[in-house]
This record gives sequence, structure tokens and C-alpha cells, in this order.
Amino acid sequence: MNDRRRTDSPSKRSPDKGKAKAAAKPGLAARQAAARLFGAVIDKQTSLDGLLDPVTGSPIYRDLSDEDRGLVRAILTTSLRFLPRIEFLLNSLMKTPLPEGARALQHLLVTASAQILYLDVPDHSAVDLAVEQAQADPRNRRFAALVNAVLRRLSREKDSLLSQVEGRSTFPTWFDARLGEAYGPELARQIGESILSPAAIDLTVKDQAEDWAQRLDGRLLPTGSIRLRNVSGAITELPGYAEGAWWVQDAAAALPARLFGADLKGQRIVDLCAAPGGKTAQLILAGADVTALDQSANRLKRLQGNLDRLGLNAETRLTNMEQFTTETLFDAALLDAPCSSTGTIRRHPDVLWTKSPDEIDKLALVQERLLRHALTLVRPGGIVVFSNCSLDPREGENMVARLVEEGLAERVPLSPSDWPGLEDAVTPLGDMRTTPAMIAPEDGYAGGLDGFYAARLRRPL
Ligand SMILES: C[S@@+](CC[C@H](N)C(=O)[O-])C[C@H]1O[C@@H](n2cnc3c(N)ncnc32)[C@H](O)[C@@H]1O
Repeated sequence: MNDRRRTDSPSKRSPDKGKAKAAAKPGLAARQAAARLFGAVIDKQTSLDGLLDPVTGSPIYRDLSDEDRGLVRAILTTSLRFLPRIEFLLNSLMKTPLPEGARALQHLLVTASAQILYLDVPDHSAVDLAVEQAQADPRNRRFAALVNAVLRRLSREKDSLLSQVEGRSTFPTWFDARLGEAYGPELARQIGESILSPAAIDLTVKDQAEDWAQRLDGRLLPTGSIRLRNVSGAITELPGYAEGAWWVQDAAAALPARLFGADLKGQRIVDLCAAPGGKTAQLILAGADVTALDQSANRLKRLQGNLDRLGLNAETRLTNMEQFTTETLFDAALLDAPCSSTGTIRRHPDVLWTKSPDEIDKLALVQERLLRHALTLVRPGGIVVFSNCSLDPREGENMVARLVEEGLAERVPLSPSDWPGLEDAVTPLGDMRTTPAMIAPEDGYAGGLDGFYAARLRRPL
């Protein structure tokens, strides 16, 4: 339920206005901001969404004009999408590696290279501004000539350099290894390619999906979601938004709630990690009586706002689900657990640079704990759907296998024939596994799905 429009396209550049007073030259403030924010992602593992939040984000970003914000967003997402390729090329152009601690210089070079290689920014302007940027920073001043030489060469030899890195992995080495191990080299390669372009915007509609697809010039996907073409303007201005006819939800994110079945009338379902509420809304619409929990007050407020707009009701509870107990056990529970989010790399290309393998292993343990608790909240025979947006089986398949083996949960397998157009997403054991390589592009609509895992489990009788 992300109502804000995100774009990777650089806005037309214009002189920095108003707040960017420090800028000596038009466009310089945006480049300086891009390099510093890139450093915050790469060196301090700060999330890009957090940094670029228009209200609570970094002042470095918030102080920019709207147009510069668009440019900075484009530079950052592009730098992150193509980082290993950019670094490879930069290394190949330098006679000696940069000094170990020269992080600000590295960030400057990467963000300038992203503009030259992949963005619609005139090369000479990207080079000139990068040199000026180096001169304005005492840490980088002595490298200004190097910046000039390397970027000019990058610009001159762009075509041949780009062909050198075509097909080269865009992931950190550790993630490449994990993907290869989980999916095999070919699928891992396809998932790698998927990160190079931004994800499409998908909508879940309350009803009349075909009509809405027509009205919004969207493509009705086999998942039931509507995929939009390039949206120009705010998503909130589209027909149906104000009246609460639909909400933004990746097509894969709309699948886990469907594992309970289409008609949930009379069922009491607890949505344990509910905010911002996309899946809660689906469960309510299917007829369930929903209790929605989240431990974040801000996010629960967003969930309530979203449900209000959609005209839907749920009982909401601000609580850590691990401390939540109930006298009357629920018929079913959805646990859409906090995870590494590696399935959302097309939308969040910072994820792989802000998460480490150790963190993923720790998150898998948290999810296992949450799932064990979720199973105690439903009646014997009750269903628990576990889901997350990770591509790593440690957080999904492997963890669920342990609980099934222990006898704490029984799998209620999905049948591929119940998922027309998504048969490949049903695993041999009957779980749902989507990847960004699924759903081919068609008629100008982008392809791809977020990487999601979902298992339908039953509490044994
Ligand atoms: C992946 S998001 C859920 C997305 C949501 N199901 C949807 O479809 O819109 C995970 C949510 O779990 C919440 N969360 C994480 N740990 C929790 C816990 N122990 N108890 C309750 N909520 C938790 C987070 O605040 C976050 O909102």
C-alpha cells in the first residue's frame, strides 16, 4: 500500500532553487547530495526509503528543490542497480586502486559514473560537476585531476565499456552465491537482470477487475492484479483512488492472502504483522472478521488510514505479536513476517547493500519464533499462512521444513491447477514461490513480480 509515486527517471535539470543555497553552480547541490546519501546507504547501511522520505528523510535530501530530488533519486537508484558493473569499470580505468579510506571519493566517482553510463544527463556536465564537487570537498580536492581523467575516459569509451560489463552480475558476491545455490545459475541470472529496471506499479481492486483494467489502461495479470503502464503524475490522482476502489500492492504481495480461499465469510482471522494493510484489506473483502496487529504505531496508523479510504473495518491492536494471546482461538492466521526483503530488489535496490548474510540468518530465526507463536493462536485444524518477501530459502522453505518435521505444522499443499498462469510458482511441495523473473513483459507492460514465499500450514488436530 504505497501511495507515493516513485520514479527512476531523472527530472529535467534546472537551476537549484531556493533552499540549495550552498550550491555554487546549478546542479552541484544535487550531485553532492547524491554522493553523500550514497555513502550513507553503502557505508552506514541506511535504507534509501528512510533517507528519501519527504517528511522524515535526510535534511540533505529534503533541502533540495523537487526537481533536484527527482534527479538525486534517479542517481541513487541507478548507482545501486548497477553498482558492481560501475565499480568494475572504475577499477579497470585506474592504474592503482583508490586509497582504502577514500570513501567520499569512491562515492563521488560511482554516482558520477552512473550518470554518464546509464542516465540521460549530458556527459560533459556530469564530468564538470564531478570535478567541481571534488574541488569543493577538502577530502577529495587533491584527487580532482584523477576524477577528471577517469570520468572523461569513461565518457569517451562508454559504448565499449558498457559492452564489457553486459551480463555481468549486479549483486554482491555473497548474494550471487546464495541465489545460485537456491535457484541454479540460469534463474539466478534472470533474477539478476530484473534488478536493472524499476518494478511496475500493480493495483489490487475491490471488484470488477476487468473494468478497472480498461479504465486505467492496465493489464489484468493472471494473479488478478492490474499492472499499470508508465504512470505520469501522482497515483492518487488516478480514477478510483479517492473513492477507495483499489490500492497499490505488488501482484506477488497479493497472493498470500488468497491462500486462505476466496470465501472467508464467518471466519475469524488474525493478521499478525498487518501494516500497512494490503493483505488485511484482501481478507476483509473476502468476508473474514479480521483482527490486525502491528507493533509499529506509525505503521498501524497508516493501516487504519488505508482501511478508512477503502471503507473497510478491522479490529486493530498495537502490539508485539509475540506477546499477543487470545482466549478464543482464531480460525486462521496470516503471518506476513518481517524479513530481508530481498524479493523487492527491483523497488529497493539498496536492500542488498544494507543487509548482510548474518542479518538474514538472524531474521530467519526471528521468523521461526514468530511462526511458532502464530501456530498457538489458531484452533487445532486452523490454517496459518506464512509469507515474506525474501528470496532466501533460509527465511522460507528451510525454516518451514523444520517446523513441519517437528510436527508443529502440517502443510496444506497448493495445487498448480488452482493457479492458472502461475503454475510455475507452485513448488513441488505445494508452497508458493515467486521471483522477479516471473511474468513476461507484454504490450508495453513491464514483466516481473516481487520475490515472495508463502506456505499454507495447518495446526495439527
Ligand atoms: C512485511 S510488513 C507487513 C506487510 C503487510 N502484511 C501488508 O501486506 O501490508 C511486516 C510488518 O510487521 C510488523 N512487525 C514486525 N515484527 C512484529 C512483531 N513482533 N509484532 C507485530 N508486528 C511486527 C512491522 O511493523 C511491519 O509493519
